Amino acid sequence: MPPGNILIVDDHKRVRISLQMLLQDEFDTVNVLSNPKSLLSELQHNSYDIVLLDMNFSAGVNTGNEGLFWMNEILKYDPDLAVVLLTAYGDVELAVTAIKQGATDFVLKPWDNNKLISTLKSALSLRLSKKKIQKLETDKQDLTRELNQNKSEMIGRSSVMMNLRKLLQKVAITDANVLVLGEHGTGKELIAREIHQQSKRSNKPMVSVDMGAMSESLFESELFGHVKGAFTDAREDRQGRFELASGGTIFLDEIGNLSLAMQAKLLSVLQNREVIRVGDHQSRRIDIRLVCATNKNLQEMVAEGTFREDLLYRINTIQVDVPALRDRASDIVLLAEYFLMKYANKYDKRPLTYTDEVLVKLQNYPWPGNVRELQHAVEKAVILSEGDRIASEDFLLKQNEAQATNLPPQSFMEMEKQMILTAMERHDGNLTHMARELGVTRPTLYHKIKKYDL
Ligand SMILES: Nc1ncnc2c1ncn2[C@@H]1O[C@H](COP(=O)(O)OP(=O)(O)OP(=O)(O)O)[C@@H](O)[C@H]1O
Repeated sequence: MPPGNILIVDDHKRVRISLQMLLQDEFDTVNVLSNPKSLLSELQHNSYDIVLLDMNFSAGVNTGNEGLFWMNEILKYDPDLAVVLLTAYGDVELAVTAIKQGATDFVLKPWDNNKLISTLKSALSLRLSKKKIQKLETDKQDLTRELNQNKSEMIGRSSVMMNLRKLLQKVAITDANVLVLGEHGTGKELIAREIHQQSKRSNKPMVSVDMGAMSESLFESELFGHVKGAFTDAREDRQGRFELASGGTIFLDEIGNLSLAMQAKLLSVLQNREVIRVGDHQSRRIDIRLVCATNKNLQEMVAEGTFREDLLYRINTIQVDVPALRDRASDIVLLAEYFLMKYANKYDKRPLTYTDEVLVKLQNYPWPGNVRELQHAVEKAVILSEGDRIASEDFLLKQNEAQATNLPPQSFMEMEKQMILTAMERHDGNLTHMARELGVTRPTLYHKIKKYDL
């Protein structure tokens, strides 16, 4: 145990000297104070772990009230400081009152040296574990704040993304269970985070669990926790993810990968809204908002008998379908520009722009890995780029884009014209709506319509 700092407060010089001599080999710092009136300023100027406080100060008045008064002042200043009281024989009742009011322990005068040292050491160890808990608590709050601040913006102005945003706004403020469906890399986790951030639980954590990576043997202990000794490696009690998410949101990713046995256990927890840690008997209530995601077709899995229908109905109060990137082609350029800005900043390569040829290439590519693939492709291109333009050869795409889409290669102007025509049709020629979808300003759009004579 690291030696701590101790402050002795006693008005008898003899007591102070003998205590200081006894304790200075045991603790880091041993300071003394004869008058408790300067106690608070002493605490403000030096950092202490324990105050060894006499109960009686004014000569002849042995009510102990001075001791109680000063003890309360110390605890008001720092509730986690260990206060050990020195009491005269016969003051035990008073010492018990003091303990009820927050003292850590008491020692009777005349004291036994070994007993005094061991009492102070236990007080120190209590103080240190309280400090550790306090630090963990602050770390947890900082982490939650950081995670919640780290909101990666959801980019997309295509009409599907605009509708999706509206849906999220409506759903987020409720506590409804949400099932997010979409291909890999479409932004399902980002959407879960968005729901959490817009919810009334946003000041509590969102805990993500990748069910795809969860083995049958770890499932229960990871999700529901365990008690010490529940199995060979369970060296201490541990909270599961459900308990960790308490007050916040739990995000169960890849829910379609759970075996039927794991589905049954999960369903029972969701129905009862309580968990039992592995090896425990006591059930604990959980207060969580549930968001699940998968790229699997759960309805089909239900029909095949590989996903429980009752679990599906429990998790999909609201279903959010995230479109593949190729089905919202108008977002490709917007996302590509967004990632370009992000990585040009990160790799100190500003200003960087795309050549028109690159933009055509990106829009012709089917993006089987969706937004994640685009993000990685842009990051690599930024790293490989030379000068201030990103050229076509900087993009290393997995598939040959023209071959993958079976589309004849188009010129950038033809594609742009086509996109404007599609938007025009969709929005009945409403320039404001079209500009929003295409991610350009109204005057730019107007200029392009004139240019292409549309
Ligand atoms: N609309 C978007 N705007 C900005 N970034 C996005 C968007 N959609 C996805 N991303 C980014 O793409 C990456 C992949 O997104 P995310 O992890 O949310 O996808 P996912 O659907 O959960 O993937 P998986 O199914 O593989 O778990 C992340 O870095 C995310 O920030």
